[in-house]
Amino acid sequence: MPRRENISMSVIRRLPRYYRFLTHLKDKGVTRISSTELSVKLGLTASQIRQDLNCFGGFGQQGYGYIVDQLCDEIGNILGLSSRYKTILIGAGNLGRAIASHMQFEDEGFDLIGIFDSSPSKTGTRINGHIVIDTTELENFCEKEKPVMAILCIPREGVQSIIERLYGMGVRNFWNFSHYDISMRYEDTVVENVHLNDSLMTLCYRISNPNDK
Ligand SMILES: NC(=O)c1ccc[n+]([C@@H]2O[C@H](COP(=O)([O-])OP(=O)(O)OC[C@H]3O[C@@H](n4cnc5c(N)ncnc54)[C@H](O)[C@@H]3O)[C@@H](O)[C@H]2O)c1
Repeated sequence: MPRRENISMSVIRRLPRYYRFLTHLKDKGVTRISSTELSVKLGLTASQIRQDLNCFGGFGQQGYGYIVDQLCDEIGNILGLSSRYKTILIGAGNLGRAIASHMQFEDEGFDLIGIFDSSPSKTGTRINGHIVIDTTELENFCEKEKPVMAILCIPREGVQSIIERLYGMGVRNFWNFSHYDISMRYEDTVVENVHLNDSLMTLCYRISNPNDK
């Protein structure tokens, strides 16, 4: 597949949406979709979708549109969804428990291999088949299992010291739910910060400014 270098993050951030929508179409038995139909359903212009997909070689045919399962597979490959990145989760509180219980990690390229917490009230409890491990065991576990990604669901006060420990054990990738900016401190890390509040504030703005598209 021909790939361009330096694909912008805004293109990358639209790919999961394409993938999700195409998977839905595939599940409904739709085999083919025109770029116009796709654009209407996704609320994007057809030219935007073409431009995005052209970054990876383009997959449609003029006058025919896209073959749904083929495009879905191609986008899944671009996203690397068949990867198996070993993942640990830190913080087995309300958020960590919800994420560990409800996310389909294996569909998105990740294997959840361990859940950690520092509180005796959480260690030893079971979440989705995993027994919560005391964070004092982190080094031993990482040395043996070599996780590459950590999901952070702890309050911000504890994050810096946990990151330093994880970084020292070779973990460079973080799905960060704590309100703490990791990427400012370590340049060779890949961090996805997730702030549900940002989405809510955006919604608030859009409700009060309905004419802004
Ligand atoms: N990004 C978002 O959209 C979002 C949404 C909700 C909550 N949060 C944040 O996520 C954090 C967790 O939220 P919650 O509702 O699950 O809280 P919670 O209090 O239910 O759970 C926090 C858990 O982290 C554990 N913990 C604390 N410090 C630790 C450390 N240093 N090492 C290991 N475990 C540690 C606690 O024992 C507890 O089990 C909060 O700081 C909250 O602000 C972010």
